[in-house]
Amino acid sequence: MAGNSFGQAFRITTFGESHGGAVGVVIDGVTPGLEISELEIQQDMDRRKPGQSSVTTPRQEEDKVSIMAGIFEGKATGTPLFIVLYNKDARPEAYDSIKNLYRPGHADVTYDKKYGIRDYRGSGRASGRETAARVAAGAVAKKMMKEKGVKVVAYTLEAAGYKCKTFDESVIENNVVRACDSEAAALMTKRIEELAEMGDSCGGIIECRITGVKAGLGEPVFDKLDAELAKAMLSLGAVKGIEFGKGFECVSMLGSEHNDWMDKDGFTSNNAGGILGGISTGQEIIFRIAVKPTSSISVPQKTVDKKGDETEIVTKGRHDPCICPRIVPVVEAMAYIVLADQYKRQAAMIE
Ligand SMILES: Cc1cc2nc3c(=O)[nH]c(=O)nc-3n(C[C@H](O)[C@H](O)[C@H](O)COP(=O)(O)O)c2cc1C
Ligand SMILES: C=C(O[C@@H]1CC(C(=O)O)=C[C@@H](OP(=O)(O)O)[C@H]1O)C(=O)O
Repeated sequence: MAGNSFGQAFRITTFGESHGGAVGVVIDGVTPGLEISELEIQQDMDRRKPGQSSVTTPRQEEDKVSIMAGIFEGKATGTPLFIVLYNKDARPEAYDSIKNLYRPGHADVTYDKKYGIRDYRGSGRASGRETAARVAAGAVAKKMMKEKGVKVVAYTLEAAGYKCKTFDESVIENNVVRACDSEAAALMTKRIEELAEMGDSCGGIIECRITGVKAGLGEPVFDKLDAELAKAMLSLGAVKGIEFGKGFECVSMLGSEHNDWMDKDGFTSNNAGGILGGISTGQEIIFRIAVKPTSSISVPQKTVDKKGDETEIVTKGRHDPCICPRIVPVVEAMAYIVLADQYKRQAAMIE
């Protein structure tokens, strides 16, 4: 397996580079008969696409969905679903002057180490552009999960040094940073705009809440539900960490504080984050991911060229000054993909 696929019973394989002809996805395991339209998928693509606000990359991509296979008369046939998203606004000339240099923090240096050949136009497979394909697949998984009553909501909890103090789901899609607190959102936005002006970048924390997952999903070892979600999230560029429930805070709690007690109605708290022993408890699943500051910045930095000679680099081009707002729909998509896979695996086990 060449590392371009994720999942077992619901499996996605993505392809394409940021400055090639297209990006896209092949999806195996779609429920036969599932009604799915390009328009529905497009709604999710429109949430992720670049060029929508002052706090994202200005690259203009429509990310128009073309379903090339796997659908007949508006319904999934159960055969591989093949979706392509053509690249329309690639401008590789921004990379000409740095084609022999390694951007600190990006994958240029490790690409060369692995393959010995690198398409220097943009970030290739390591580009955030690859996540467009995942969002397309996530829209299909979401449709499958809707039938099970599963709902995923992700949002920016912290960015640019500001933290949300309140949680209001209705404000998330109404502010450009996709924060759950409109006051914090305004502060984050202003700071990210300042950083963009300075040619710098910042990171943040995305929180994700999943409701409607039945108890009993996941495996007790290796393919634990939390391990599957962790792999899905850490497979995204710029994601540096994940914690479930109370997360790292658990180290300073006592067992008597951290344990989720039970009574006749179920659990009385949710410090575990909805997963115990790798298996869903039936409670809300909560996790947070750490998103690093965007590596491509126009602040001068020290680096080396392909020959190993020391030099200075200033990265030009169109970049996200903060990845948080645009990774939100991607986190939701990957969570739906994990759950679609888990539900299908569970069904196969029972049949
Ligand atoms: C939605 C999204 C958008 C991104 N936008 C940029 C960007 O504009 N510029 C950049 O240098 N990195 C961007 N990245 C991050 C790179 O993809 C990532 O830094 C790179 O793959 C190496 O990071 P890693 O070591 O965490 O994998 C983006 C990532 C995602 C998920
Ligand atoms: C194009 C997208 O985001 C890109 C993610 C990205 C990176 O290095 O990750 C770098 C920039 O692109 P380019 O390859 O043109 O320099 C972003 O604009 C997209 O998300 O669709």
